[in-house]
Amino acid sequence: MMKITVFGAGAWGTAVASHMARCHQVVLWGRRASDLDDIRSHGENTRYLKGIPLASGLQVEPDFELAARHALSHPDPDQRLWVIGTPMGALRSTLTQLLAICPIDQWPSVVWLCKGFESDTGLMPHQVVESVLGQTYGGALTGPSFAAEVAMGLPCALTAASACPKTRQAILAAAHHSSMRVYALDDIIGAEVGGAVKNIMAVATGICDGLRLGLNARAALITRGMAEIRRLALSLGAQSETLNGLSGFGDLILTCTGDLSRNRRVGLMLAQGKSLSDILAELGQVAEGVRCVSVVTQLAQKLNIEMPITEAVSAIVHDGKSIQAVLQDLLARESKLES
Ligand SMILES: NC(=O)C1=CN([C@@H]2O[C@H](COP(=O)(O)OP(=O)(O)OC[C@H]3O[C@@H](n4cnc5c(N)ncnc54)[C@H](OP(=O)(O)O)[C@@H]3O)[C@@H](O)[C@H]2O)C=CC1
Ligand SMILES: O=C(CO)COP(=O)(O)O
Repeated sequence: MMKITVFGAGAWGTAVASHMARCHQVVLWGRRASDLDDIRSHGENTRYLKGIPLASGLQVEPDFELAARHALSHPDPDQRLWVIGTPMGALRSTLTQLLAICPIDQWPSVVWLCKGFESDTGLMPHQVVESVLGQTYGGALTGPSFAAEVAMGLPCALTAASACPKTRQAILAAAHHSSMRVYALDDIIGAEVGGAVKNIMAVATGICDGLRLGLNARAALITRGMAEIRRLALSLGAQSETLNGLSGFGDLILTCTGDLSRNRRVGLMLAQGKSLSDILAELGQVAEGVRCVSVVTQLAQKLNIEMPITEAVSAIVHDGKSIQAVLQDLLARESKLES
């Protein structure tokens, strides 16, 4: 049995912690002690996963250092794992806190769950890790996975992406059981670009469906969205096959079409004419596509890559451009070779 600490008690951190606790000794840390009390006393995360009973063995710990030390206390270093389940914006600070507790040469395996690019730097998650730790480390667990379904124990398949075989093995040992299948992948760039940019496409598809533009339009958006993801990912060094997999097409399809997606719901509400601030307040949860669309737009311009759907979402979300004007611009684009 592994000893695992999960940092971040939102929907996804809680769901993954509960899943891993079916087979391992898991401690969940969150920054709100009241949420953890709730989990302890009701066996449920009433803020983020209401009505879903969590694994009975799941422990909670409000003290960050004590929580981190839980995983470190396993006598076998190969059975220790830290899972960073916070949003992208908290990845750097979480790593920095962990570094203050434990020198890097004593770290257990590490996996992060966030999807996005860092707002200030434009870095992918594995690059944030490199910049904090000064070396390549850990990996991502990513792919099509709505937290509520995972918490309920419904089947799903995910990707453990890392350049390090030992990290991939640790993620598999922690997560590949019960109704979750985990596939190993060595292409962290492809996995992270797919996971980040599909959120932007989900906002676009939500707008499209909210405006009732039809199923043809939705299929076109998802397919051309994939073309944008592919262009960006390949230019950043991804392997092409990764984009056909769970972290590419798999997550794109799920997030663009499933109403459990927060990013899709942002798009649906934008189509109703609501303001972004009202939407985010109503959502009460993170929508990473909204957070990273500016950075991805800038990256595409820097790399001279065409990403018209991404630019369109950025113009609506951050520049206040009208949806109708953006739609007209997209439809009026010159025809070109399909690629
Ligand atoms: N939900 C899902 O289905 C999936 C989500 N993901 C990814 O996982 C990441 C987390 O998403 P999710 O859990 O759903 O988000 P939620 O909005 O459900 O929860 C976010 C959690 O992170 C906490 N948090 C925010 N900032 C910090 C910080 N600085 N330090 C510590 N904790 C912090 C929040 O605390 P507080 O409540 O106090 O604000 C909250 O507990 C995102 O990158 C998302 O894209 C990936 C796959 C599936
Ligand atoms: O990443 C997810 C599913 O794989 C969750 O998507 P949302 O953040 O849009 O809810």
